[in-house]
Amino acid sequence: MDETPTWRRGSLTGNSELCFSFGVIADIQYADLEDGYNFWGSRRRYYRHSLHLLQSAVDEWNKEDSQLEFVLQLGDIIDGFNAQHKTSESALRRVMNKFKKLRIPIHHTWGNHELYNFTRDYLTQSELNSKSLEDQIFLGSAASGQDSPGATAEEHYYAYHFSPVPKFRFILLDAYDLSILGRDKSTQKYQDSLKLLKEKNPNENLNSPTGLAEPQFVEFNGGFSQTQLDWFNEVLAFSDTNQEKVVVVGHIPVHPGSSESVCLAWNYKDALSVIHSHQCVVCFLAGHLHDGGYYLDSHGVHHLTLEGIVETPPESHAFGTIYVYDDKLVLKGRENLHDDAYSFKPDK
Ligand SMILES: Nc1ncnc2c1ncn2[C@@H]1O[C@H](COP(=O)(O)OP(=O)(O)O)[C@@H](O)[C@H]1O
Repeated sequence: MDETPTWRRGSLTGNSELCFSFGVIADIQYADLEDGYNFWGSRRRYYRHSLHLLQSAVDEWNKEDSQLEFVLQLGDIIDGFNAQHKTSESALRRVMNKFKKLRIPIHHTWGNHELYNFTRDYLTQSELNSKSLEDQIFLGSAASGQDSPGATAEEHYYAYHFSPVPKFRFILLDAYDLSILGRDKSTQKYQDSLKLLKEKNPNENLNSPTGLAEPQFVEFNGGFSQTQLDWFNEVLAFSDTNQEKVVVVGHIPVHPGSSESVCLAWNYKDALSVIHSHQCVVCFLAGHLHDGGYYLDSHGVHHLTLEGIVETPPESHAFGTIYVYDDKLVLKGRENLHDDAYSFKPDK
């Protein structure tokens, strides 16, 4: 584990200039169902009420003094139970109708629950594919965000980057690029993912981490292909050259300090080593772990895992607005998501 740097978190106020702001929300997991519980029965899940929490988040974002540039939806937008009840499409429509009241771009990340409900082909054609908001800059050969020429849509990964203002870039990663969820069994990626998962997890139930040396190797997590990591590396090299600050976004956390070990991406170490081989990354934003988490690593990267809406009681809330300054990110959280400030390491 990294040592925590001494300069840590910044102040909520300061003299630096506000560049822009954006909204963040994670794990809405809407379903038109009575409340339930997580796997351990320890946390209540408010499936129906999550739509009301989204509605109030949208209302509050619309009331903000400074106009938001966009919202990041960090994945698990509807719950997997919708698939069993054959309500996946209607649930998605309800959630998207709430988002439409924002009239600003929404960037969607895909989590395990997207893949319980829909195939990757379906997602690629759906409103949950926000890749059309991608920046059209030329990065070089491996940087098209696609796998090898001729690969089917089923084999592609869903990742892109955009720059809302000069000198800041956001990169959305596909944390289920390697996964047995949502991929057709006939694809090479499914076969490779199943092989890797079974090598690391000998349990009959592949969702069970019992006895694992690397507990993240469960079916409800996923990982990054080498092709995606190469693309990621190339975008970060571009950002280094252009002296940009980069926020990386993915459904699954990639640092053990910001997550329980059972909720990390399979090959989180590979993603971290790409991040740490560049200067530009200031923050990694994730969802997935509904309790949330935070860690500042020794390279000055703030790993922020957001609390999940589905486990947020009706009288509370857990969305946020992040204000981006020259020298820090300031989170204005609501209720369960607390205000905080994340300074950029001086040499970033
Ligand atoms: N420790 C565990 N052992 C076995 N299965 C588990 C365990 N934890 C979760 N699961 C199963 O994995 C799936 C995903 O878990 P869940 O907690 O619902 O994830 P999420 O937080 O993404 O909703 C569920 O089907 C759940 O029953």
